[in-house]
Amino acid sequence: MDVPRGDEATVRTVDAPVVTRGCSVSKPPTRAFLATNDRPRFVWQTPTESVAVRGATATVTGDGSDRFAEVRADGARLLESCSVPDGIPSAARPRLFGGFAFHDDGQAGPWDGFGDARFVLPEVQLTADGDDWWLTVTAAGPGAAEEADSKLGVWRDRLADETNPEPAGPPRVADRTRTPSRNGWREQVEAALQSVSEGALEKVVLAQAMTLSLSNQLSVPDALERLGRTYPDCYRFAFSPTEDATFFGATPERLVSLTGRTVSTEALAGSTGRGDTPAEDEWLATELLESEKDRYEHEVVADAVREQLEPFASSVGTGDRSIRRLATVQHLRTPITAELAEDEHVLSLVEALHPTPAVGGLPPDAALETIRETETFDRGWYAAPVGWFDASGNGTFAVAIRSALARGDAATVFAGAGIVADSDPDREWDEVQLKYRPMLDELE
Ligand SMILES: C=C(O[C@H]1C=CC=C(C(=O)O)[C@@H]1O)C(=O)O
Repeated sequence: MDVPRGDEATVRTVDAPVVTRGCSVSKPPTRAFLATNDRPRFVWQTPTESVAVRGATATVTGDGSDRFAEVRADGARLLESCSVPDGIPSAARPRLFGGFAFHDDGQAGPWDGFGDARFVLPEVQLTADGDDWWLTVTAAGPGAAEEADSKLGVWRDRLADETNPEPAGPPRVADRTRTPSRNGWREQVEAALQSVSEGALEKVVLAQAMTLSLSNQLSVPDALERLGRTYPDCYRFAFSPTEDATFFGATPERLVSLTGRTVSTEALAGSTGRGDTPAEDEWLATELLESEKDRYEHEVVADAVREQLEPFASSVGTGDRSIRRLATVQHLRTPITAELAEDEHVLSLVEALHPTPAVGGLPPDAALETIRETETFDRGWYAAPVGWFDASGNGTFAVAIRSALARGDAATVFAGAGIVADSDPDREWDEVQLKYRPMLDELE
């Protein structure tokens, strides 16, 4: 059996059991737990739960357009092989954490180590379920039970002894490069508008990248803690597959959650800024709700999400369109729910939904082609699904926007905007600058 110790290799098949052990712990020093070069590391924080992972007992990967199916099959087999003692609450039971690349084809240099899909079975996991904290460990191969028992004891003691380090501030930026330039962006948006006027496209989401050279070392655990204060309602995530690379973000957009047969998702598209006063905020929100261009840009997403869910569902429901107000930007949001006709794996829904026209466009193939031909940087995992799934096929995936890739002393921040018939290149430029803010504020 090919099961890596710690952070090593990748398993595509697992034919020996994985042993899980867990215990409740008092609130652990999570930043200390994460402030290490051990990899992989994974963090997942939502309003209701917080997970921090160090090391992998097994890693599941997938390639190209088969990446969703490969991870689903290998992941299900791996999770099935995990023996879990009674008494471990569901939040602390084995799950696979990871994500996918945006495009089907291979990832370029800056994304080395991420691959087209990468999920880890945590070696050591801290989970907060409400106010209760759990420590879970896993081990595989000969002697797994003894190894898991011993790891649990070692980590319980270590967590009790350690304290969080003094928080470091943002690393500060020495230099920055924008891709594309402002003029380049205008040309790109105008070319997309030309395709829209010719009927080849209805909508395309074009993105920008800003690469920053950092003056000091970035502490991702500290950045996440600050993001938790500014964006408590967002999905905050970080994944470090290798020692020097971390993809992290605070995204407001859920791709999909599946619990049993109940699906929760949303359309999130159409944006405006925040006002300086509550009255200005309201005015901007009303303008956004009434803007025909933004409503169209939004409805294209809601329609596509419903259409992708319909083949799986016995019913699909749509809530009211409203404003999702974040620290730097406001969006149109429509909640969408569905009941599945049969049991499904959350990754089947992820595969069907990704990319929604909130990050891709319509028609999907023409939009993806336009993105590939237009953007001169690699999206990598930006705007792609990141999250977790469990042995029952339940899970939650967010869309990895409002995100950055940090590698060594550089970081690249990504943001995009939906281009439809009435888009104005300069307004879309300004909107992208607003969407950079969550990550830039952590770096500048
Ligand atoms: C593609 C991004 O945002 C999407 C999500 C919300 C609103 C969007 C918009 O109004 O264009 C985008 O579709 C991004 O933040 O990089």
